Amino acid sequence: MTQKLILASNNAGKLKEFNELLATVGFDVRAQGEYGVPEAEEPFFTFVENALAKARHASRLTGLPALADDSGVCVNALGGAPGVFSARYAGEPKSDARNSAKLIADLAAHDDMSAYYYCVLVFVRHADDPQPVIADGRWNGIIVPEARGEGGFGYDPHFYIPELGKCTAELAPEQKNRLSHRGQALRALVEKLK
Ligand SMILES: O=c1nc[nH]c2c1ncn2[C@H]1C[C@H](O)[C@@H](COP(=O)(O)OP(=O)(O)OP(=O)(O)O)O1
Ligand SMILES: [Mg+2]
Repeated sequence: MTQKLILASNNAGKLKEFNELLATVGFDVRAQGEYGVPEAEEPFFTFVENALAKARHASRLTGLPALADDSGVCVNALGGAPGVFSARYAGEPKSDARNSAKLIADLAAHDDMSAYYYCVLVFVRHADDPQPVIADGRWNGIIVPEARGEGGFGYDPHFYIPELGKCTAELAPEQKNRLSHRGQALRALVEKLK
């Protein structure tokens, strides 16, 4: 019987990417929503603390190993904002469109559009696991005011990769997964689990 693994996220964009990225890994991957797990609190000011809180929450409520992702876009001219607050940058309820609009407005008076996506993954074998497995990944880009592309989620229509001449919403899923902060972090995590 394959080991079940709970993805401790309710974000459909992330879940899709994890299903693609984990397709070849020997886990039976299930979203926490399938088990009725509600969103965890994310009260902390660091990605790693929020990811650990999400992983423990999902594992506690399901009794299964869990993998959580805390991620965001960090903009240099804004001192790293929205960063750990990316999901709720424009307030509640969470909205990718309003978050992107606020980011573009906040950058209007700035010249430096450089930014990076950052992702921390935390895997716990059980809710009180004293040795969570942690990995991270970073992906550099430029924030552009005009939205481009239909793929991805979140800030992807505004996150431009100069080397590719495309926004990340214009990439095929495999290409995004090969390059992204999340893909990098997941491959690093899988190495640590070997
Ligand atoms: O590849 C990405 N492409 C575009 N945007 C991205 C990406 N990766 C993170 N992001 C943005 C989306 C959200 O504004 C925030 C994550 O916030 P974060 O709290 O980790 O996730 P969430 O609340 O959407 O779902 P959950 O906590 O249930 O996993 O960063
Ligand atoms: Mg969240």
